[in-house]
Amino acid sequence: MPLDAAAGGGPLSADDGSRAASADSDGRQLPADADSLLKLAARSLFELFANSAMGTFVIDRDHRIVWISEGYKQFLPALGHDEAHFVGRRVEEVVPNTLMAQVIDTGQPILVDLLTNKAGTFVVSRLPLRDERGEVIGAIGMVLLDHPESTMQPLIAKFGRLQRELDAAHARIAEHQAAQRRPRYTIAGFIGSSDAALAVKRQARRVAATDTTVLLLGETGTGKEVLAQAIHAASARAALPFVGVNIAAVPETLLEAEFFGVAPGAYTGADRKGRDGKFKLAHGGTLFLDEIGDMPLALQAKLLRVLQEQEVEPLGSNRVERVDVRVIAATSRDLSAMVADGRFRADLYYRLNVLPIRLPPLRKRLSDLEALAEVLMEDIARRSGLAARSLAPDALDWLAHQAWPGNIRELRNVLEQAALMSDERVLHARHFGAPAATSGPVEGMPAAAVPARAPAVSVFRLPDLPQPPPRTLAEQVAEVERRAIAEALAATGGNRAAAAKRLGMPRSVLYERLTRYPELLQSP
Ligand SMILES: Nc1ncnc2c1ncn2[C@@H]1O[C@H](COP(=O)(O)OP(=O)(O)OP(=O)(O)O)[C@@H](O)[C@H]1O
Repeated sequence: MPLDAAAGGGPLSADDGSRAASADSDGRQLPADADSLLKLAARSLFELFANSAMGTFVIDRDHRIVWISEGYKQFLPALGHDEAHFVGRRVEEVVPNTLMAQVIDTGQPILVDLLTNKAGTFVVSRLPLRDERGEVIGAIGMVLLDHPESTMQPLIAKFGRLQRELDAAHARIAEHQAAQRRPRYTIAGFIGSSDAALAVKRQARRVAATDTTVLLLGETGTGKEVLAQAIHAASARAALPFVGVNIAAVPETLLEAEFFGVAPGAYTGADRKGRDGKFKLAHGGTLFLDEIGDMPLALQAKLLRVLQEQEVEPLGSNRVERVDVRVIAATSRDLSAMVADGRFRADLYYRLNVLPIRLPPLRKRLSDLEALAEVLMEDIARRSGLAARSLAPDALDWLAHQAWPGNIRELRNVLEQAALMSDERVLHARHFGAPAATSGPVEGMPAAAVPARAPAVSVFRLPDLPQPPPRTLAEQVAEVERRAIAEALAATGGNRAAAAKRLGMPRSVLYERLTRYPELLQSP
């Protein structure tokens, strides 16, 4: 029995006889036989533990079990071993879920812990054993209580309740994430019966029946994401995830990890456990790559490889993972012009452009405006809790004469703002800021009329509060900049990527400027 090991280390150890003659902190002389007393104390403590614990065992520094107490033998049948096949084995091979190896490796005791394995649940204690130089030479494990569910009922009940709460929270998060990956739109739900809208729906039905990459082209706010979801919902992949990434909204340095994931241990901090990329999350389903024209060239090459091989390699890993994903890409940019001046890879463009669908701007399908406004008003009422509103003919006529650079997103913003600012059930042109007299009824509205004016109502207009006159040059420049950004945001219906493009500035610079002018992001 390795009692010497237990007595040899830690605070109970006595290293040499010199202690016998030393004084304690109060100056009292210790008895001459202090050393042997300490050794005896260590031995007694060990025996006390060994006898009063339900079972005790000792392992050496290689994790091998070198001794078990009489009491410990009662657990061997439940662990599925007899003594001859237990002693001498590495502890992790014969005691499931034990942390004894951790005690050896860290040198830190685990004073009280709950251990559950096939033999039951136990309250256990684990202590390192050290030699006279302080080196860990083994560890002692003690079973203090078995069946703690009867002896420690309140604690176990609380532990069980917390565990159940945690499981329920995990289930809710998983359900929420799954719900986010279910498409919200169908092709029938894509509003519009104009020739242009019907042509889009016909093409969408046709591509939904295939498994090929689709490219959606159209100005900002024309419904590219709506259509991507609808195509997914009509495809054979409908029951599997729909995952979207807005490339313009992810900082360039994070895009690769966002797409391909991060292997466990590749980074320290939040990502040390690893993270699945969007390709993996979309496995079996559809990945929607919005603003594909904003993808950096280096990543375009990697994306092309994934599309060709259907394999991804997470960052920091040297293993590839197979993925089965249908890609729908979208852009408001002129990709062929980008290819021509070297900003977009030609090979990726041809790969994406197999089945292009061009979404018409709102001004090219004005006959859909009434139906769109009706659906959007219903949705606004449902989400805001406000009463449902309808539009008077003069309001529709006024809306039909606006420029709509931000398309349906901008239409939605304008309707929402008018609904918020008025209590009336029927909204008239004046609720949108139109002058008192407006043009005639909406019937006969020219389908392809190109309106000249931008709507007067916009969520992104400059705040009405009077501004003090700018004084220094810097203040005047800031004022001009603020106004230009506000106008770009209004014109793009709040789409920051499109606004940055319009202003000819990188997205990151626009984001930084918006931190200087936060009022531009607030509804008036
Ligand atoms: N046909 C439609 N029916 C109903 N709502 C629509 C339709 N098209 C667009 N919308 C609404 O307009 C808004 C913008 O649509 P969406 O995000 O799909 O546009 P987008 O073309 O992807 O824009 P961006 O290029 O700026 O990302 C959304 O609120 C969406 O619900």
